Amino acid sequence: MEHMRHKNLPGTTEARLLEQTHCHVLAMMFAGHETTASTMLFAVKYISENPEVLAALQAEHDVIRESKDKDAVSGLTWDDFKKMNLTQHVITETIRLCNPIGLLWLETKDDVPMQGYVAPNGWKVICAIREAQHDPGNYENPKQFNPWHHGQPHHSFCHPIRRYLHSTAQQRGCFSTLQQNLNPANRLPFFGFGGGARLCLGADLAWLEILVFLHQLVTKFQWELCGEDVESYFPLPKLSKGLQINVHKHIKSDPIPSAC
Ligand code: HEM
Repeated sequence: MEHMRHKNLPGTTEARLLEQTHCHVLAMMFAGHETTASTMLFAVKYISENPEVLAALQAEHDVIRESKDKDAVSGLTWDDFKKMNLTQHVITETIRLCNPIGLLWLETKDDVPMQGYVAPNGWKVICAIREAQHDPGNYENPKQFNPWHHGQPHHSFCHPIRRYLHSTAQQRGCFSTLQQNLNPANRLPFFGFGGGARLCLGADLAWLEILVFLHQLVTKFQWELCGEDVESYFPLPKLSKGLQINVHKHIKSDPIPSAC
């Protein structure tokens, strides 16, 4: 804003600057907060509705918890995150099912062949990521929450846009390091954080926040759903009653410090 003020560009008024400031604050609240919060909300919903996933998650996190020296003040470490394989699939699957962002606005930097057509270099392309992630050609039972299908190797880079985004992102050195390290195969067509030069700036932060949240949730608490929600998707995935749950302290819960 200061830059714009100093430049004194035509049309730069105090009212315009204030409006721009509001716009950026709202954008950061949406990009940095709502997206992650909405993913956490739906992760709790899906886990609650799938007891076999909850049991497997608890087993994964119990191993991490039990590996900690109970007297030492040691929080979660990078090595612990690398052991959270199923948890990562849960996050990917949650975002696949209810992506907070519906569309990506892209410009091709090459001719991109796609299902018998070519999107020529320089074209503006809108990528409807929710639809791509719900395509039965890519996902068997696409409406079903199934974190395990992200662990299957046979889908490797099968989607042309995914391949394109991946290669441009790698060329520019901006592919999400956390997801790459922890989920090196990146097997299914998944556009949750976009890709290429505009890959979500907060992807790794969001990923870590959700991993820590799920770790704390499944190791320290038990809960049950109380009430039925109706899902809606405009402008963000929402639940009509905000997912009401009864929460109790987990019988096994003990001190892993919440800081990590
Ligand atoms: C689960 C959480 C999140 C999801 C699903 C998500 C998803 C996305 C998507 C799909 C894009 C568009 C990428 C593209 O155009 O290729 C994006 C962009 C962006 N995100 Fe996120 N995001 C999340 C969390 C965050 C957080 C925590 C922050 C900041 C702290 C953040 C900041 C941004 C910014 C600044 C951009 C614009 C990047 C650019 O245009 O260069 N996001 N995000």
